[in-house]
Amino acid sequence: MKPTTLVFPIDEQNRILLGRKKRGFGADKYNGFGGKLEAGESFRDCAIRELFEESGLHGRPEDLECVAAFDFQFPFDESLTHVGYVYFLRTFTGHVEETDEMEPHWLTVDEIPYERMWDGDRQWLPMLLEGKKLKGPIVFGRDNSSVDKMDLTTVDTVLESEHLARIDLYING
Ligand SMILES: Nc1nc2c([nH]c(=O)n2[C@H]2C[C@H](O)[C@@H](COP(=O)(O)OP(=O)(O)OP(=O)(O)O)O2)c(=O)[nH]1
Repeated sequence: MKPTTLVFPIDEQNRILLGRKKRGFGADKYNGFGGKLEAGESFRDCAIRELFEESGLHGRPEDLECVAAFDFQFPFDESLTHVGYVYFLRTFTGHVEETDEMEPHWLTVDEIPYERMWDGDRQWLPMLLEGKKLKGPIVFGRDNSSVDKMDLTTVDTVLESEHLARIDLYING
């Protein structure tokens, strides 16, 4: 799969915007806003475009805080394997609206519905919300949904260009 971005908007009251995904991969799970990188697009441009398409919020690429680079590995369906960059965004404009793809909800940290999210998120999202930055592989099991193995490392800065060679491969075939 092409690389993806995932944006979690956070408002002044420290609430996080999650969307219940209405269709596609991970349908019915709550997640941040994101999608696949288009040819020639930077990660930040992709993140901002997908955020707007799925939530109605406008952001600026330079306001994104890159907090994680995950290698989502699906050994039982390699076509799903991809790199995912995760961003927090605390500065944005516009109004949140439901879209064809997402039903958005502002939630306090205590309200995050981990039981309705991707399996690994209950481990890494709290760490990111505490201010840690992470990178590493998240390996999914036979059902392409539960996590078999995770090997996450705390880093000072997430290098957004780290996977460029693989990205080139994904985009150019
Ligand atoms: N939060 C979270 N997201 C995950 C995990 N694994 C995983 O593939 N994802 C996300 C990354 C992507 O946002 C999403 C898959 O890509 P996508 O949003 O482009 O899928 P889609 O089929 O709806 O594609 P599109 O039509 O919107 O382009 O799933 C995970 O463990 N946690």
